[in-house]
This record gives sequence, C-alpha cells and structure tokens, in this order.
Amino acid sequence: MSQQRLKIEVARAALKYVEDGMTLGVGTGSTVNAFIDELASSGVRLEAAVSSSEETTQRLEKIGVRVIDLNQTGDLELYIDGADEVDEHKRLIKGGGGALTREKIIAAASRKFVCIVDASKCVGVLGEFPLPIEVIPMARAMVSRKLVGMGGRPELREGFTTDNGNLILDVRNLDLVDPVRVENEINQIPGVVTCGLFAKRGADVVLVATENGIESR
Ligand SMILES: O=C[C@H](O)[C@H](O)[C@H](O)COP(=O)(O)O
Repeated sequence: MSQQRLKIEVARAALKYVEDGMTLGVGTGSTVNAFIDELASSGVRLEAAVSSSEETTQRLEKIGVRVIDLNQTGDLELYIDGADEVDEHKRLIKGGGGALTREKIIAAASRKFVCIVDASKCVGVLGEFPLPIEVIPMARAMVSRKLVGMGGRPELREGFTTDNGNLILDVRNLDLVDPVRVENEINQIPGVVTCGLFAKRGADVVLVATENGIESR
C-alpha cells in the first residue's frame, strides 16, 4: 500500500472520534490534510474548529468549517494531529511542518489528543528525525550554542519563518532516551518558544496505519 493510501486509511479511522456539534482541534501536515479531505465527505457537521496553522485554516474553511480562535472557546474535547515520530509510550516528535507551537498549545487545551500516523513514524527511541525547535530570531545563535552544549547538532531551517514570525532549528544527535528530561531542559533556554518534543503531554491515542489495518495504541 502506498504511504498516501495509509494516510487516508488512518485519517478515515480518526473520524470515529469526531461527533456532530464538536469544536475540534485540528493539526497540520499531510496526514491531517488527508483527515480534512475525509471530514469533508463524512457528513459530520462540526460546530467549529481551532486550527494549528494558516494552511490548515485555509483547508478547513474551503470545506465549509468555521475556524475560531482558541480564545473564543474553552477546553476542547478532541484534537486530531499527525507526528514525525512516535514511541511506544505515545511520546512524539512534531514540527516537521513548523507548526509545533500552535500544535502544542492546542494539545494542552484538549482533553483527548488522537495522533494519526502511518507505521513509518513508529520508533523505539525518539530522535532519528531531527528535533524541531522554534526560537525567537535574536536568540538563534545563543540557543544553538546551548544545544551544542547538550550534544546536539542544530541546523537553521533555511528560508523558513513560522506562522508566529520565528525561526526553526532542526537538531540532530540529541540523546532522547529520556525525552521528558530533554523537553524540560530545552524549554528552560531563554529564546526557545517551543520544543518539538511532545513527551510531557504526548498523545492519548495513537492510530497507526499498517499494511494489515489500523492499530490503536
Ligand atoms: O509541524 C507539523 C506537524 O507537527 C506535523 O504533524 C508533522 O510534521 C507530521 O506531518 P506529516 O503528516 O506531513 O508527516
């Protein structure tokens, strides 16, 4: 099965969590795009959505979903999003598309986070995928030096600005055997807006599309 087909299958599986009248948190990326396509043809009528990126907002509005600001609503019942890597404890690396900050905010505001991935995203230990970190532009060099001090190899994502007007450092070589500790440590560096580790608040449910069907973790 093609990777795109797997994304469509897992997107469809996520629909069973979505109910008419919900205000839904919606993430960013190609798997979420497949989810939005499936949502469009599902007949489900959302009350509204809270979106994690400009791209997702455009796609949701195109299928007729009203997108509201998180400040206009209370906690969300459900958040659907993809990930770049998932471990067996449902801890994640996110931010390959640069939307990690808004994604982390919406995850924190949601009672249930359903993460949708294909099997290629599942790993034993996080860190094969370079860890995205959103930084305030004036802190770029200083934050990079601190990350080097932690054993990392940061690289500026060239030509990329986040929806919040900041930069992304993609960091290789960090030891992520204890991702909660590393997430805490990186969060303490002044100038870091968000670390792409979702370890303290990982997913509540991970749906994995495999060649043999959908696995739920
Ligand atoms: O910033 C982007 C998000 O964290 C995405 O959820 C992540 O990059 C996975 O995207 P995709 O579904 O395209 O692999």
